[in-house]
Amino acid sequence: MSLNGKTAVVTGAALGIGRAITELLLQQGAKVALLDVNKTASESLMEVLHKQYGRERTLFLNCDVESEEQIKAAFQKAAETFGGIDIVCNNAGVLNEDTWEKTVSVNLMGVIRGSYTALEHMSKLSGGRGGVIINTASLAGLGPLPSCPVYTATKHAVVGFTRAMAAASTASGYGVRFNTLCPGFVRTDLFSSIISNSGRFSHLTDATQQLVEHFGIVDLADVAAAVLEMVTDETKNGEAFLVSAKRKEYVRFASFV
Ligand SMILES: NC(=O)c1ccc[n+]([C@@H]2O[C@H](COP(=O)([O-])OP(=O)(O)OC[C@H]3O[C@@H](n4cnc5c(N)ncnc54)[C@H](O)[C@@H]3O)[C@@H](O)[C@H]2O)c1
Ligand SMILES: CCCCC[C@H](O)/C=C/C=C\C/C=C\C/C=C\CCCC(=O)O
Repeated sequence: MSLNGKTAVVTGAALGIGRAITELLLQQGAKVALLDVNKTASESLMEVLHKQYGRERTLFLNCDVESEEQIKAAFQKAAETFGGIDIVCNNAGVLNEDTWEKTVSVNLMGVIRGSYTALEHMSKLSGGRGGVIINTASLAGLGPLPSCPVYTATKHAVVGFTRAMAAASTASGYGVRFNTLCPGFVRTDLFSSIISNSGRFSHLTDATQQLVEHFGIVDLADVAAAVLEMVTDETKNGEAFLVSAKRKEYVRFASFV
């Protein structure tokens, strides 16, 4: 399914998984607003994207997802420039067990802030045309990463928040689908920072290495493809897509009702 005529906002778009998602959405025909705090990486990516897709289909907005003011301004600018928003990927994330409050602030509060701001533009109840929101969690949102308890907590929270928002959206008639991306280990800057950023759990590096060997390293292209699948399959709402080197599947959660 082509995304021609669709407009997207991706946070943490300059590098790693966010960059791969951005490039795939562009390849499929969407216009994309790239939100990131890393101005240098964003500007060099924009040069590449301008050459490949022209200047009209991309927009870089310097935006820290920790700031309500910056997020609101960035979404407003994206909506004005492209004429509405159809797809939002709340992807920006950090891993740092030393500065764990920031990890909670970016990974969880940033996703909540991005989701609520997105709804202001996308909900059919507030004049939007509906759409889909994909929140990036992790395999660590489904099971424990022992060297990173706070990171694990934020990612479990993103899974829970997104599932609850999917149900709230259906019950309220927002016309917006919510799904979670749960990648395994991906070779990015965040992955490389594990040893320096595990804080009081740095002695558990070997245990992390064993998990990396168990789950393998997943390709960025497979992670981006999982996002595209959740964006384009209009039957998917409240789902979590697990994408590791060995498994690519929707998660089956226990049902208590
Ligand atoms: N790399 C992995 O193994 C892995 C696995 C599962 C999930 N994830 C998740 O995927 C997402 C992307 O991670 P990545 O591996 O691509 O990391 P990365 O470090 O390569 O890229 C993260 C991007 O987010 C941006 N960013 C960080 N803080 C920000 C903020 N406050 N506001 C706006 N932008 C901000 C960075 O500048 C960077 O461009 C994160 O949510 C991460 O937790 C990563
Ligand atoms: C080493 C760098 C840190 C990367 C963090 C990133 O988000 C990736 C995490 C990958 C794996 C988390 C580790 C363990 C999860 C444990 C169990 C998951 C069980 C899922 C299932 O079988 O359904």
